[in-house]
Amino acid sequence: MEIPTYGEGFIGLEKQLDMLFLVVVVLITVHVPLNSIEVTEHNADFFQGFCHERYIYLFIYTFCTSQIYKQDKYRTKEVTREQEVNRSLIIAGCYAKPRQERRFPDDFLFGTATAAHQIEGGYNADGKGENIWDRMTHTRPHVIKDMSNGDIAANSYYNYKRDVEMMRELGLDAYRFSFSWSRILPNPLAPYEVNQAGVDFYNNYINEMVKYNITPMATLYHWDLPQKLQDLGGFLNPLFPEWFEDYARVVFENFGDRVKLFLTFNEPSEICYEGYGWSTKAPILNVTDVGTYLCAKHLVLGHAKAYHAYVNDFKPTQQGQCGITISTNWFGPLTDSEEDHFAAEIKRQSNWGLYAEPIFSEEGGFPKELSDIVAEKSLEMGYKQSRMPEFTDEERKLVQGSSDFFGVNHYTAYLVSATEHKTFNPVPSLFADIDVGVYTPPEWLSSASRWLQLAPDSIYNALTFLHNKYPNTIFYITENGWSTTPGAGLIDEDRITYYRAALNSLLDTLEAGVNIKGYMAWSLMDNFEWMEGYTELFGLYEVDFQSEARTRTPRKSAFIYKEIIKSRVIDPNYEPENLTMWIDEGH
Ligand SMILES: C[C@H]1O[C@@H](Oc2ccc([N+](=O)[O-])cc2)[C@H](O)[C@@H](O)[C@H]1O
Repeated sequence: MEIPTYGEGFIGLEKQLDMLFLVVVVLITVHVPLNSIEVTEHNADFFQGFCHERYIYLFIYTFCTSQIYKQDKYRTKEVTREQEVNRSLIIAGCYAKPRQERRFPDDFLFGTATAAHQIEGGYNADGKGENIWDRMTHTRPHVIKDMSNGDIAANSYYNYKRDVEMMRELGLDAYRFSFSWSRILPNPLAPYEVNQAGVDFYNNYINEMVKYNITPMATLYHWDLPQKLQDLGGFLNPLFPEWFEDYARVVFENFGDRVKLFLTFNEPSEICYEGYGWSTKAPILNVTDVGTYLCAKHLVLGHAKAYHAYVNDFKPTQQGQCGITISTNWFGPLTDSEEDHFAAEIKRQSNWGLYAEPIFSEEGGFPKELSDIVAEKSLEMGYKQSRMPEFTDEERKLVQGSSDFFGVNHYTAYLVSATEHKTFNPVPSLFADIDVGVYTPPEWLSSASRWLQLAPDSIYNALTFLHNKYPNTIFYITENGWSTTPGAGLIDEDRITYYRAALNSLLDTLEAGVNIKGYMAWSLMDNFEWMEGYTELFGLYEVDFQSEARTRTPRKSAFIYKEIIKSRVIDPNYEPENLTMWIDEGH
């Protein structure tokens, strides 16, 4: 989509027409001295009619001018914060085209998402084992922006009833959360030694949701690897797929009678690239080498083994579904050149194709063009073979089709160039392999997170692309949300703007025939935002991290989301009367 420049293009033409119309109306209703025109037998009827109608003209004039002047574009030449928001909205296509009449299906699942390490706290409570984030934040606190950690976080280990109460306040259909592997299996190499207190905690949490008809959607792994497994190499150990299957079986066995939507992994790209390649997230190994691709292979195999364990041994009785969540932001070409189109494709392959292609494509295996590039670059660097491992035929078959649905974490978009906006990348690394530049237009509304902007039509672009690539796939949006800074308060207009634009884009996508069953807003409440600590907040509910109780208070966006869930409609003008929350009947 071409981005219209503010004050130019169609907006400029519109402005000119508005002004012409305004001048004509002013002339007719104000400046023409009707009474001084001589009325003759030839024009009497005309003036008689006109005089009656001029009150109507006056009304039309007043109404039109008030509407015109309401638009920020005529108020000032300076770009205010409000104009910036409107500009993003115009670009996002929801200001220009009000779409109040469009509805989400009644059976569409609206929810929110969280992850164990980001909200639970209780880091060593009741027998929980240490995970890689506990180890990293305790031994190297300076790597976290505010030197904080997840020891207490939002204290959901003790506050889970309040969490479910918040879900009821919002009227959620579903809630996505994750299990902490080391809380359930403190000794993960002995999968029969289950920590009963950990299992009890999740049982209580799930039972509380089910009691109020809230569908649990559970992620088995959201980045908090047991440290004992990391000590053995973590995802780089070829035994990883077996460890993960053992753990998955414990989860299915204990919770599958009530949980019907399972996700194996959250965001493989962040696990492998950031954890084992670039090393910008735990376990921070200080290697930028072969880790990404090796991790990708073991992760995908672990996913497939868990999936087949579910399908063969649990699904027949439990009747649920098992999928995976992949971070799929949109990467479009910066220009229409062939090179930029190819650069965008390679970026997509390295960012999510690496994990989606082996599971969802007909061919199976890692993406072809990316494999070729990595093989070529590896040989150029003097490696004996490609740094990207291959799947055996047996492995390829095991992985292909091993998902009942595709979980999409979607936040933003980027424009990709073959030549421009390149940054330094250590060699060898995935970024150096693909060697493309990534750009974010400055007019896109910015959040508190460096990587997160409100990009036009990004859900539509990403999901229609995935739908065309993997036809007949069922999708869930498993994360989508907006960050603000601490102290920004409860009136979070930018978050509201973002959610409305995202949900409008989602409606476009549904209308295009993409099978999306649900949407989970990130996040129910503020939480430990990994390397950023508590400096970037994504919650519909604010959490007071200074209070012992970790008090939760709804932001304005919580009321807007509640109204959308209830009405199934995005009303751009809805305003809550006040910020007092309540639980609707029947929830
Ligand atoms: C805010 C949530 O982010 C999720 O992870 C990411 C990481 C990076 C991007 N990105 O576009 O660069 C998007 C999402 C994560 O799954 C969740 O836990 C939250 O931290």
